[in-house]
This record gives sequence, C-alpha cells and structure tokens, in this order.
Amino acid sequence: MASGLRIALLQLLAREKTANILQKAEQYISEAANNGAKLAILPELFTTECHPPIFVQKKESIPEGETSEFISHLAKKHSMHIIAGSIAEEIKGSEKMKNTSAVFNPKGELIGKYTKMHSFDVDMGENFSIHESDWFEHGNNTLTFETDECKIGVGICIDLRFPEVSRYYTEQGCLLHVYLGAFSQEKTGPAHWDVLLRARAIDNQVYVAACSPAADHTHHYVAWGHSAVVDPWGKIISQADGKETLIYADLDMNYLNRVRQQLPVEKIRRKDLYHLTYKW
Ligand SMILES: NC(=O)CC(=O)C(=O)O
Repeated sequence: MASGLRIALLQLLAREKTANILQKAEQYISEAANNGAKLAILPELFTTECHPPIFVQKKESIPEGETSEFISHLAKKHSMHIIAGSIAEEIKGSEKMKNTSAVFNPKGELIGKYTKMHSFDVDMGENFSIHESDWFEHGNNTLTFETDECKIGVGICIDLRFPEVSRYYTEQGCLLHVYLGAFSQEKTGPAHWDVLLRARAIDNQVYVAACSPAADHTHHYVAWGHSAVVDPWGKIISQADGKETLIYADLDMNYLNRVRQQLPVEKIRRKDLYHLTYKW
C-alpha cells in the first residue's frame, strides 16, 4: 500500500439549476486533479438542497441520471475516484426517494452505491422539526471500496452519530471514513459537527473526511458548511468556513500507523468481553 493520498472536498452551493451546480463541480474537480488529488468528495444532496419540494422536483436515477452520468465522465476524464455526494434517488413506482451516494472509479465505472442508513427524524422545537423518513426510504447496507492507498467507508450525515457504523468500517480495514453531511447552521452544526468528526477519528484511529453543502441563507434549511478532514489523532487538518470552496488534505498512512503503534487501542480492546454484531 502506498502511504499518501491527497483528497479534495467540494463544498458546493446548491443552485437552482443542476447544470450550474455540475459546471461548478467540473471546475473544482479539474482544479483538484491538476493539484494532484486522487479522490474528490461532493456533499450530501448537493443538487437539491435539503428541502422536500426541491428533492421531489429534482430527483434522479442512479447511474442513468444527469448527475451520475456527468460525475462518471469527470472521474474518467481526470482518472480519479469520486464520491458523488448524495442525490435524491428516484424509486420507480414510489412517491418516496432514497438519499443515495454513488462512487465512481478512475475509469468512470460505478463501483458502489450507499443509501443513508439512519433517518433524521427530529423535533427540536422553535420550528425545527424534520421528518426525513416521510420522504426517504432508509438504506440497510454499508459501502466500502479500495483505492491504491487505502480502503474507504462511506456514510451520510446522521450516520456520523452512530459509532457502530464507523466501528464496522474500521473492522473492515477502512483507514478513511467519509461522511457527506448537511448538519444545520441553526442547531446541530455548531454544537456537534466538529466534535463528532473528531470523536469518530479518535475512537477508530482513522482519517475522517466530511463534506457539507455551503451555507446559503436564502435556503429553507441552511447547511452548516465547515467541511473538514480530521487525522487519526483527532486533529482537524483542513476545514472550510460556510462559503462555497474547495479544500484539500494529504492523508499519510505512515502517520496513521504510528498513532496506532503508540496508542494501541486495538490490542487493549477487551474482545473477550464485548463485540458488535451487524445485520446488514
Ligand atoms: N441532516 C442530518 O442527517 C443530520 C443532522 O443534521 C444531524 O445533526 O445529525
């Protein structure tokens, strides 16, 4: 396994027209490829913003839809892996959709899909009630894929709150955990986003990358932004603010191994006393 991987996170603004969002994604991906990134990550629901009437209007098929086809073309053109954020995926014959991410390899081939496993069904008062399961069917599976540098596991937004998912990815050997997330600027972003990203990195001794849409105050739901990459020691090594931007991080697997040697939680873990069982 090679030791370094440059990744790029595209903190995109969900514009009205999908074509305009894809044009911005193309500009950033081309810049990232020229700067040596081998993996590009896009945000949760990046073509629709997090608002039900817009999901319904702009839902797409995967991989036949406009967004997947375009991202596949970019992956091939720039010979890189791309985690295509998530898309409101049409379910034929159903009113509901799936919040699904598609991953493309450097040949532009779809190598996996991941549908958000946990639903953000919350009631926090003060007009902050969201019942995602009214719109989206949840997924029941995980997604991992291999690159030359490391194995990667994918989750979406609220999945970050469940250490069980990241524990599974670690047991599968994933050294980078990627979350596509749109925490809210109003409530959970400032309170929980950085803490959860750092917690998942520390408890698994892995790199964690999380890509949010940019914050747009004209949107019904304002995403927190603050896309970030955290190293296996729990340090934030790259972070955006709320604006549309492209950020990078260089992941060093030798460093990850050193952290694991110096603080060998895997050896110390009492596997004779406890374990998780997974049903996916
Ligand atoms: N939007 C989500 O899925 C999760 C979220 O915002 C959170 O705070 O959790």
